[in-house]
Amino acid sequence: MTTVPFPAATITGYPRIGRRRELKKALEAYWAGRSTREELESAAADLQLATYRRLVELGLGAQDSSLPAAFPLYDQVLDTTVALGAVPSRFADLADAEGRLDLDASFVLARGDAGRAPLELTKWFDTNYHYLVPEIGPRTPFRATADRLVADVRRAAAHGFTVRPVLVGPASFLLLAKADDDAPAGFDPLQRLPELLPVYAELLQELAAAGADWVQLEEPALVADQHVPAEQLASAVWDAYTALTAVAGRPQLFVTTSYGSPGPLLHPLACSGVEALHLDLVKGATPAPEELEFFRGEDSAVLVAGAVDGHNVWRADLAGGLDRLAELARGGAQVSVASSTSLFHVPHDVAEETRLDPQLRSWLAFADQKVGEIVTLARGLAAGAEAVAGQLAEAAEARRTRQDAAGVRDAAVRERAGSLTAADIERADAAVRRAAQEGRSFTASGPLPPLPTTTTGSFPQTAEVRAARARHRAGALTDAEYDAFLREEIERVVRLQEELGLDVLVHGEAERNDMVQYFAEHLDGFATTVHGWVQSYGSRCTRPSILWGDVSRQGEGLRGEAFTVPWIRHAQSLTDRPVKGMLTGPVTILAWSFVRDDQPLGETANQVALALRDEVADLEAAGIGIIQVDEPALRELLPLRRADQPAYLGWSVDAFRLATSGVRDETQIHTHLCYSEFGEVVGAIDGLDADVTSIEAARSRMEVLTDLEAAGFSRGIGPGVWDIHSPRVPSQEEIEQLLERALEHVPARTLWVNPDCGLKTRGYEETKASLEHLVAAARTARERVAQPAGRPLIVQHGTRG
Ligand SMILES: CN1c2c(nc(N)[nH]c2=O)NC[C@@H]1CNc1ccc(C(=O)N[C@@H](CCC(=O)N[C@@H](CCC(=O)N[C@@H](CCC(=O)O)C(=O)O)C(=O)O)C(=O)O)cc1
Ligand SMILES: N[C@@H](CCS)C(=O)O
Ligand SMILES: [Zn+2]
Repeated sequence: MTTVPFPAATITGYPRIGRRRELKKALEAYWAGRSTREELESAAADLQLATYRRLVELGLGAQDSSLPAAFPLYDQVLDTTVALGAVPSRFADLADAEGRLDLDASFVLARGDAGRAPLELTKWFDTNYHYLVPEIGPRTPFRATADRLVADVRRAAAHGFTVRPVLVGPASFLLLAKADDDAPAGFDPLQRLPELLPVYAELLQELAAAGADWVQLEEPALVADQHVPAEQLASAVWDAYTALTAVAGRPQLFVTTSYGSPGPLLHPLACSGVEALHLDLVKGATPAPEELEFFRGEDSAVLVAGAVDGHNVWRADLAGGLDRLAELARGGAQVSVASSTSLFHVPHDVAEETRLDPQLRSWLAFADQKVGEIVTLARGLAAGAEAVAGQLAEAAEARRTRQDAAGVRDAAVRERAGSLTAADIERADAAVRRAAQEGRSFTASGPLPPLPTTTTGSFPQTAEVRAARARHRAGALTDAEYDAFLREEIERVVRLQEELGLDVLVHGEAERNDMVQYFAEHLDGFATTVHGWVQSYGSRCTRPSILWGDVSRQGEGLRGEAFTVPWIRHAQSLTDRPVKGMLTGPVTILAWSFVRDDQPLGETANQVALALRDEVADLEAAGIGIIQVDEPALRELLPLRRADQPAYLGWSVDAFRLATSGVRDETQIHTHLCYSEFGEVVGAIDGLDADVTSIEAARSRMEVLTDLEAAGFSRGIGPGVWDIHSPRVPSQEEIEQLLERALEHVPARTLWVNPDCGLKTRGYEETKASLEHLVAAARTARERVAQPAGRPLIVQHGTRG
């Protein structure tokens, strides 16, 4: 092994979608058959090289391994699955004779094909990124497939860059995996760790031979409480890394632990012989003096201090950061400076945001600015604070102006939020409300049938809808023309739902670019960006809004003006059937925005909730009887350590209740949560006190209902019967079967029929076909429920053996 020092400044990753979303465009063109594989590969290679050039321009070294080679085309976990040859059994036919998956095969794992669902997509720690879950069973093959990684290293070298390849580390890979369908009960993918290590060893050797001096192994799963006890995990980590550090001809190893603290796993990680260990000093703790011992001495690991926040956009407190780093160095550690997480959670460059208020812009740091901060901190650490005095002073001034700026603190908003009482989050008892709601006709069309059908809100965001919005933004469409366009679109969607025979309609959300950004555009205290795209999964991106000040609805007075009511009222005016009001909940608005870091999140949540409460009240006053408040991100923000979860669930549930509890008993509040791992949050979902909850359930074939049943959940529930994440159209029979399963756990009286999530990413063809099947299946199920003797399949609640 050659010994090349770890660079003084580095990042653990950089946005890979491209400054103008070049990768998204290249991928989507390829998938649509509009470009060749060579064109896709060439666009991706250009992006890699442009990234290296930019990072060097920003102050990172070209040849000291400070540049991470982390350029997955779809997802980093998928790339590690491919590199390990861990081909799930249901995709075995896609592998070549040596058991390898090529790029096209990997896209089938990511996106599915006609007969096959893709790998499950799940949120990545407490972020809005989603990874593809590896499926591991006792017989899943493992085989080193280093060709793409090696090609990246060689391409970079040919252009003068010595880069650092990145892989998900062995412990996290298996902890992030799920047991495949062939695995026996009780099988845990972690059992395969000993068999996986030789494959990592081979990959490391191949990368060293290709010229990599350092390889980065990401171990974020080690900062979260896991299903295995900490001692067992500690010995697995020790075994894994002592084995890898014993590999002959390997590169030096840099292990990262983003999104929190490794806690008791710090010891085995730091002392296993790896040459550098990253700690997230933003979300995690600074090592205690006794932990600093692990980093003392010549043969110890370099402490790579993740001092600059990779997951939020505020300019760093450089002086404070430098003091902390100097303290670590004085404690005897050899310290390098890095980002706390990969920078792919933040947009490329704040300089692109020329439409942002210049003062707000001066408070912000996107990926490029963060690289600059890291380089400054590393210089300050090496040469003393005076060497970077100018940068420290500028950063301090930005923080000072932010503290004192108008709008950051709004006395009226604060007074309102400060005078809340317990009564503001209470509604009448759920049973009382249910009686009031069952007794009412939501519209002229009469009471709802049993097993009412509905959708979760959005209808396909067609190219025409997006183009109209883009033309409106560019001034090519007047406000009146855009408004007329949207009203027609709403009418089309309403008529379609009537034709399909849905019971509770939606307006389709055509006016919304995104379910959070749209709200941010109508609330004071938020700013939005033009180019601030961040990857959410695959080629799909969002532009997280920036929540910088106190929040209320825009417009005159403290309550401001309603902004969703005109659309919903228009939709309702077109039909006799009830149209749902459609709002995004406070927790989701926070989770998918960059939030202020100068006050507890719970305080910010209450301000957002109060603004939504005003909107809910205005919807009710406009005659809307059913109001849905989506909280798909409720689970996303759940702290990674169990000890921190109750406090979070307390304020987040209260914020939802604050938004929704100002209505009459007969107004039905719905919520929508599009994830299926309910276990940990089932109590909180009950605590939301919504009358009806729609959840993702199709992929897990209603498994989620067992959690709800076990928790005694008795409110209205709409387990998704159509997995909208792929273009596949579910058959009527398949949906009927799912409903039969659902009825084994849920009484017919509380069951709703709906897809897993919104239809905005789907096309109309599959939407129409799937909804036809959904409505027909609901009708069949209704008939069976009405005649229980005719079909033994309908089992009364609680009587299942
Ligand atoms: C439900 N999910 C959401 C998450 N986070 C959000 N913030 N929003 C969500 O809905 N997280 C979890 C899940 C799954 N995640 C996603 C994330 C992103 C998408 C998605 O479909 N993204 C779209 C972009 C959506 C958007 O903002 N559209 C805008 C701008 C569209 C655009 O690119 N315009 C072009 C010009 C358009 C033209 O000429 O046709 C431009 O500006 O250059 C809009 O519609 O106005 C994506 O394409 O990535 C889904 C689920
Ligand atoms: N109402 C939103 C929820 C997405 S999670 C939609 O249907 O798109
Ligand atoms: Zn959803």
